[in-house]
Amino acid sequence: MGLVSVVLRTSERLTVRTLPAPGPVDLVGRLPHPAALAWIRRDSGLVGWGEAARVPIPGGPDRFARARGALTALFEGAEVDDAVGVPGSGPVAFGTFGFDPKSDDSVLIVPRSVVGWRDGRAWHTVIGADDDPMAELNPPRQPSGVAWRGGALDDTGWGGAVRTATGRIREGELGKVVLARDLWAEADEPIDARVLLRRLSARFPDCYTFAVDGLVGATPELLVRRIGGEIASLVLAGTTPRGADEAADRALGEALFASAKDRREHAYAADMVRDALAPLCAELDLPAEPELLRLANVQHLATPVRGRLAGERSVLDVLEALHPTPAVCGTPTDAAMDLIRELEEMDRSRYAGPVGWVDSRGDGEWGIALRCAQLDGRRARLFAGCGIVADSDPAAEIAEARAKFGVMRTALDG
Ligand SMILES: C=C(O[C@@H]1C=C(C(=O)O)C=C[C@H]1O)C(=O)O
Repeated sequence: MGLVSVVLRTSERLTVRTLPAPGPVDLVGRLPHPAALAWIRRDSGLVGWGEAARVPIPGGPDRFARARGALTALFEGAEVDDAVGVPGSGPVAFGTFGFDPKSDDSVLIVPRSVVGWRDGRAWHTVIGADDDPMAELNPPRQPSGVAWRGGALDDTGWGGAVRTATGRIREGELGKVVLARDLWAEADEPIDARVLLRRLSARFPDCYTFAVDGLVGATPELLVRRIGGEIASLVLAGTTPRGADEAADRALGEALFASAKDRREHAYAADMVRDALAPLCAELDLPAEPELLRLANVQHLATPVRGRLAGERSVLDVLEALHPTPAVCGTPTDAAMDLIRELEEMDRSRYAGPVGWVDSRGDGEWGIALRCAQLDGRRARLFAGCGIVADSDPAAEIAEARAKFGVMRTALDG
């Protein structure tokens, strides 16, 4: 575990105090400054600010184990007074992992302050003796003058990559690959994550709206929630637009459900998640048929998964078993990862990697970082990808990626 260095921003060890707080809580409204940490769904979740500790995780095949080791040491050494005792109370870390196992962009952040709100209970955790020097409320400002420019590949280039991928699939090299592309926005002033969180959580209440180290988005895809021994996941793959009216919407949903191409795309992901979780679980429940998930911008085929873990495993152990699923990489994993590196002509960084939070019990919730952008001052880099199988059509995939970019585009354009 020698390679992981923990940067402590307060004293030698963490001192942590959690107290009940009055609810309900407007989580986004509690964030005092733009360096926001957040995980919100239907008004519930956790927000954090300040940094009591920062744990950069270098790339490598054992990065999840290293992350868990570093965090266990940090939390075991902490002095904790937790008067609430629910998942997410006491010390927590928010995290984002790079998509590629070789990525050095993964980081865990232990905030100085956390506010949680779930099932009618609210709490506030303060880490470190001194107050966060930046905690004074600084009101969010809307992005203005947002200008857009293309990413690594234009439509022709990316459509060509899709065509190359379908060719390789037909030759039998692999069954499915997910190809992504990027898009850039630049505003007049630094972009404030809190404005985006507000807009995303209002438009996508069923998604997980997140912010970790400038990575901001609203993902529909739950990689894993672990609360005690219970785990849950929501596998998504297979996408169609929303219709202009109820009849058109229903027809599109039914066509998606009946499409052999989309069912195959979905089955690759659901089968892998079942195979990855089975060895970790005493019980595992995965329906044989997917259901339809309707979001404001698109509809997806969805398989909800529930399980009971066998033995003591942190949510980070489950991430290790699951990432990367064929919903964002492909089948077989190694061939798909190689083809992604070859064809995308860009670094995905944290896009399509796990994003979420973990507490000292090993409970936590992690999504796949989709429908997101990495903020860097005045700039934002957006990402979108699509599952490609033998009979995928480049024009349809370009349209699907555009719809997926739409989530962050509208959040930035307002
Ligand atoms: C890769 C993305 O989404 C994933 C790919 C999907 C598909 O190909 O149908 C559907 C949902 C997600 O699992 C993305 O949003 O960028």
